[in-house]
Amino acid sequence: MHPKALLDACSELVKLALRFEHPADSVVSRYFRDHKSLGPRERATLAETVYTVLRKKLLFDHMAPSGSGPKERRLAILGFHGPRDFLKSALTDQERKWLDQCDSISVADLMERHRHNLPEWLVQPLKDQLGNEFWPLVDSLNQPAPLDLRVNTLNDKRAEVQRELELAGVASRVTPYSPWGLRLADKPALTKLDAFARGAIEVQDEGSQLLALLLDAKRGEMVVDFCAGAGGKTLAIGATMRNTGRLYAFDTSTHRLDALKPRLARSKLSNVHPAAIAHERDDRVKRLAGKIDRVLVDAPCSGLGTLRRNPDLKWRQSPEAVQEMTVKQDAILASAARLLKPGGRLVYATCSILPQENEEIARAFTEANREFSPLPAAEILSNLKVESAAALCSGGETGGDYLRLWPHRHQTDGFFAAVWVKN
Ligand SMILES: C[S@@+](CC[C@H](N)C(=O)[O-])C[C@H]1O[C@@H](n2cnc3c(N)ncnc32)[C@H](O)[C@@H]1O
Repeated sequence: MHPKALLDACSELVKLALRFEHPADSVVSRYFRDHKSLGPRERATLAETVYTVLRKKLLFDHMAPSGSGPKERRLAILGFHGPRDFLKSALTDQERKWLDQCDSISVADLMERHRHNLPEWLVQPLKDQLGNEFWPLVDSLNQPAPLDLRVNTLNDKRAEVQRELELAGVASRVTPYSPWGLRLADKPALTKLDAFARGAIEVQDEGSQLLALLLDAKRGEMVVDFCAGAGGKTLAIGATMRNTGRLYAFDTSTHRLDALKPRLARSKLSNVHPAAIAHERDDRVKRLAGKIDRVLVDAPCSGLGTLRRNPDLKWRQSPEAVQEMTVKQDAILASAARLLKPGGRLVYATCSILPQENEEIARAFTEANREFSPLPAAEILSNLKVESAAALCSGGETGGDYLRLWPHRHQTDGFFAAVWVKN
C-alpha cells in the first residue's frame, strides 16, 4: 500500500477508536474484516499505530495543537508504527517540519502527566503501591505485550511442541514461571499451524496460566470455574484434571461461553460442562452448594492489569465504574464460596492492579467468612515447583499471601489471586 494511503487508513482507524464506543480491539478487528485486502504488515502498522495513540494519548493531545490538518491525522502521524522515512514520504513539508519539532522534544522536559499518560485517578494508587517502581511500570505499559502460548499437556509435551513450532518457523522460549508456557519471539499467525488445529496450543498470558495452576485441580475432582468466559482458564484446569472428574464452566454471558465451544473441541477435553447462569445466585449454583472441591472466581474487573494489550481501558474506566465493580466482585465471591465442601479450595482472581479490586476484596472476605482460612499463594506455587515463587507474591500475614503479578517485574499482565481453604 502507498504510504499516503496507509497513513489515511491509520487516521481513519484512530478516529474510530477515539470515539470509545467499543473496545479498541473490537474496533480494529472490525476494520480488518471490512478491509479484507489489507496485508499482514499493513494490519500490524494500523493496529500498533492506534495502540500507540491510545497509550500516549495525553502526550499526543499536548503536541497535536501545534500541527495542522485533521486531529486524527496528527495523532496518527505521532503514533505511526513504521520507519520514519516511510512515514515522511506520506507527509507535506509542513507536517515533516512539525514532526521533526515534536521528535526533538526531550522527555526530561515534559510534564509528569505527559510522561506517564495515565488518568490522574489511577496515578496515586499505583505510586502508593510501587514507589520508585512507578516509572518502570509506566515504561512497561507503553510496550506491546509478548505473545504467550499454553501447551495443552493433556496430549503433548511442552518441549516437543516447542521443537514442532521451531520447525514451522515459530521461535519461542519457555516461560520462566508457568510449566506450560512458551513465549514467542514474534507475533505469527497461529491458526494455520497443526499444533493449533489439534488443540496442542492456546494463546494465554503466562499470568493467566499461573492462576489456573494455583487452583491445582486434581484427577476426579468436582471443580467450578465460576466466571469462565471464553474458557482460557477452564481449558488449563481441565488439562490439570487429566480430563477426568467434572469441571463446570459457569458464566452469565452465553456469547462468551459460545466462544469456549470450538476451543473445547480442539482441546479434546470431555470433562468440561459449560453452563450459562442468570446471576451468581442462580439455581444451578444453589444445587451444587457444598459439593465442590475447587472453585475459581476469575471475577469481572476493571482489566487495568491488561493495559499493554488494552490501552483504551485507562480512558474507558472511571473510579465510579471500579467502585461498582467491587460490589459485584464481593457478591460473586460470596456466592461462589457456598459451592465448596469442607477441605475445598477457593481462588479469587482478577486482572486488575488496583487494591480495591484485589487485597481489599480478599481481606473483607476473610473477615466475614471465618470458615475459610487463607492459604499463602507463595507456598502453593513453591510446592508446585514454580521458579522464584516468593517473588511473584506479596501481602497478607506471611508477606506472600497473594499472587501479585506486574508487567514490569514479571513480564506478564497485572494479575491478583487470593486462595482459601474451607475448614
Ligand atoms: C475476567 S472475565 C473471565 C475470563 C475467563 N476466565 C478466561 O480465562 O478467559 C470475567 C467473566 O465474568 C463473567 N461474569 C460477570 N458477572 C458474572 C456473574 N454474576 N456470575 C458469573 N460470571 C459473571 C463475565 O461474563 C466474564 O466472562
